[in-house]
Parts: sequence; C-alpha cells; structure tokens
Amino acid sequence: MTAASLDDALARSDILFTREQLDIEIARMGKEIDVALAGERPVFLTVMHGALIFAGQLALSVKTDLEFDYVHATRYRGETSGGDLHWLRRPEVPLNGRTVLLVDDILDEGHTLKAVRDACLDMGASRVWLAVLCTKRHDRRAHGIEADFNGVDLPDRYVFGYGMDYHEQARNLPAIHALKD
Ligand SMILES: O=P(O)(O)OC[C@H]1O[C@H](OP(=O)(O)OP(=O)(O)O)[C@H](O)[C@@H]1O
Ligand SMILES: Nc1nc2[nH]cnc2c(=O)[nH]1
Repeated sequence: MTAASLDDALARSDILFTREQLDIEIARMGKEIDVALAGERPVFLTVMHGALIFAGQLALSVKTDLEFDYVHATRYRGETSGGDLHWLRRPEVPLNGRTVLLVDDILDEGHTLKAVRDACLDMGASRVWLAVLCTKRHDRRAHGIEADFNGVDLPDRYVFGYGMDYHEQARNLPAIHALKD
C-alpha cells in the first residue's frame, strides 16, 4: 500500500535517542516548566499529529494544572520536506489573556510553530511558551522562533519515531531514528 518502505528506511537509519534517554529529558522539561509557569494555569496546546506521544508524556511530568486543547497544522503532509502550512483545526479554548504552552515534537525550520504561535497571539494569548521534544540544529531556522523548553538537539537529518512520521509510518517507534542520507 505505502510507496516508501519503512523497512528500507530503518535499514538506512540509526537511533539517535532511545526511549530511556528521552524519558530523562522529558522529566527534566516537566520540572523546568513547573518553575517557569509557577502560579499560572496554562493552556496546553498540542500540535497534532506529531506531538501526540511527547505531549502525553510531558503533561504527566508537569505538576502545574493544565487546560488541554489541540491544534492540527501540517506543512509536511507525510513528505520529507515542508511546503505551505495547512490548518486542519484551530484552538477551541478562548485564548484571550491566557498563557499558552505550545507543544510539538520537532522544531526544524520553524515555519509551523511560528505560524501557530502567531495565531495564538492573534487570538489574544498573553504569552506563548514553546516546548519541543527536539530541535534540529542548522542555519535554516525562520527568524524569531526558538524553543523555551527543549528535549534534545538533533543533527540536520530527517528523523522519525516518537511521534514523528516517515511517510505517515513509524510514529509509534519508541526512539528517535535518523536517516543516514
Ligand atoms: O519547523 P518546521 O520545518 O515547520 O517543521 C516542524 C513541523 O513538522 C512536523 O509536522 P508535519 O507537518 O510533518 O505534520 P505532523 O505533525 O502531522 O507530522 C512537526 O510535527 C512540526 O509541527
Ligand atoms: N518526521 C519528521 N517531521 C519533520 N518535520 C520537520 N522536520 C522533520 C523531520 O526531520 N522528521
């Protein structure tokens, strides 16, 4: 059914971070968020689909009470390079005056999160914090977007697993894998 073989991708990839390593980093992030957002009741805004696994785990690591909502915005649509941003669901919770904790799996070129963050600010959010499982390190980042809370740094390679897809496969692999080419 699928054009791109996951077996082939796994054969030409390696594991960058195991589940055990990510568990440690996500627990650390939860503590950092509790310190930074003490006294707040943030809207915990998950960017579907990629953030699904990370967001659940991060939420359980945060002690501060959270109000959940989600958005669905995609730029890659199952491909390995990004295009225009498509909104499939905008926030439902009124964001006026609210602190938002925007949660995503990966900060790569940053266009997705910049657009989602700016949409939250346009809806009246008083502050938008950004938490990502991983940040890819390269010089193609859109201006003015960085994570406030970051799990791990990645090289400039296409990654999948832990929520991230390889042609809409592999999201439930419990590690971050990277293609070698
Ligand atoms: O920093 P950028 O270069 O904009 O890329 C990052 C975005 O790409 C992925 O989403 P994708 O469009 O693949 O949708 P998905 O979450 O459904 O996988 C990921 O979940 C981020 O939202
Ligand atoms: N799965 C996946 N999604 C992305 N979105 C932006 N960069 C990436 C990447 O390397 N892998």
